[in-house]
Amino acid sequence: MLLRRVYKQHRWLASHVKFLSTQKSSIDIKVDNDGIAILNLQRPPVNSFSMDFLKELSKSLDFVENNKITAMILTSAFPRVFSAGLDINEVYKPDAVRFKEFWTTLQEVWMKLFGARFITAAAINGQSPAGGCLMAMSCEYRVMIKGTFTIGMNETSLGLIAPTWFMELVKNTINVRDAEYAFTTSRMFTPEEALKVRLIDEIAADKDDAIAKCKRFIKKFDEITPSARINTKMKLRGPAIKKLQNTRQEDTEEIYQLVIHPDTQKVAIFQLYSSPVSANPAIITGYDPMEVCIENCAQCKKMLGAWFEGQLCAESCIKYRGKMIPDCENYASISPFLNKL
Ligand SMILES: CCCCCC/C=C\CC(=O)SCCNC(=O)CCNC(=O)[C@H](O)C(C)(C)COP(=O)(O)OP(=O)(O)OC[C@H]1O[C@@H](n2cnc3c(N)ncnc32)[C@H](O)[C@@H]1OP(=O)(O)O
Repeated sequence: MLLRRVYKQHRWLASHVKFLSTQKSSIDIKVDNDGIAILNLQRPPVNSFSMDFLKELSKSLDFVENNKITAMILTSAFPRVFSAGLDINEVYKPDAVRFKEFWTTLQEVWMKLFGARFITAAAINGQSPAGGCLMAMSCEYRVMIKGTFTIGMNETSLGLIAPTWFMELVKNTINVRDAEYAFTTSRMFTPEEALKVRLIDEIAADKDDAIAKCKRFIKKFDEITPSARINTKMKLRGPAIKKLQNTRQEDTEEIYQLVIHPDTQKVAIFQLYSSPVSANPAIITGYDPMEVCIENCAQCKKMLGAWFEGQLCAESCIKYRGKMIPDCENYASISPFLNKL
C-alpha cells in the first residue's frame, strides 16, 4: 500500500517535473522510478554560478525536499564541464548590493545542499574547479568520470581566498595536510589523484556509469533506518551550518572587501572570462602591457577555443609583466599555450 503510494507520487512528480523543464530552465530535474531526483545543470556554456542560477538551484533543492524525495544526484548536462565555479561576471567590477545578495545566495545554497535531509551524491562528469568543486564536495558521495578532467580548489592561483566554511568542508573530507597543500598551491586533481586523497569516492567510465555508481551508494540506505541516517547526518553537519548561520554577514563583508580590492580585480581570470563588454580594450584606460597581454589571451581563446590554454596564457602575462604579448596570428608567440587535444 505504502509502496504503491510512493510509486504513484513518483509518477506524478515525473510528469510535473517534465512540465517544469519545458520552461527553459537551467536545471533539468527528473525523478526516476526509484524515486531519485537527477538534477542536470544546464546553464551554457559552462554551468558557472550566477545569482539567478544559484536561486534556481536553491528552488530545485526545495523541490526535492518538499516532495519528500529520498535522494538527489547532481550532475551536468554538458559533456566536458561539471561546473566552472562562480560566474566571473558576478565578481568582476561588482555592484555592492548585488554582490552581497549573490554571496548570500551562495551561502544559502551551500547550507541547503550540505544540510539536505535527503541523500545527496554528485556525478562529476567534467571539469570541476573552485565553486564547482564546492558543490560536489557538499554532497555525501562523489563519483567522477575518468578522462582529462580535473577537480580542485584553484582559488589562490586566481588571487582569491576561499571562504572558511569551504576550507572546513574540505578539511573534514580529506586529511588536513592534503587540504592545506591543495588550497595553498591551488592543486588540481586528476580523477585518480582525487580518489587517492578521497576528494572523490569512485571513478566511473562515463556519465551513465557515474549515475549508476551514485545510485549504488544511495541504495545502501535501504538497509538503514531513515531517522537514524538523517539524525546522524545532521549531528555531523549541523555544527558547520550553525557556524555559518551565525557569521553570515561577516563572511559576506569579508569576501566583498576581498573582491573589490584592486589586486583582486586585476586578476587575470576576471578579464579573461568576464563578459566581452567589461573586457573590451576600449574601456581599459591607459597603456598597460599586462592588460593588453591578457586581452590578447582572451582574443586568442575566442579564436582558437579548446585548442588554446587561455588561463596559462594570462598567468604568463602576469609572470612576465606583459613583456611577451601573444599575437593570435603568430604561431611562435602562442605555441606555449596550444594544447595537444
Ligand atoms: C569571488 C570570491 C572569492 C572566494 C570564493 C571562492 C570560491 C569559488 C571561486 C570561484 O569559483 S572563481 C571561478 C573559478 N573558475 C575557474 O577558474 C574556471 C575558469 N574556466 C575554465 O577553466 C574553463 O572555462 C573550463 C571550465 C575548464 C572549460 O574550458 P573550455 O575550454 O571547455 O571552455 P572555455 O573556452 O574556457 O570557456 C567557454 C566559455 O565559458 C566562459 N567561462 C568559463 N569559465 C567561466 C566562469 N567561471 N564564469 C563565467 N564565464 C566563464 C568563457 O569565458 C567562455 O565564454 P565565451 O568566450 O564562449 O563567451
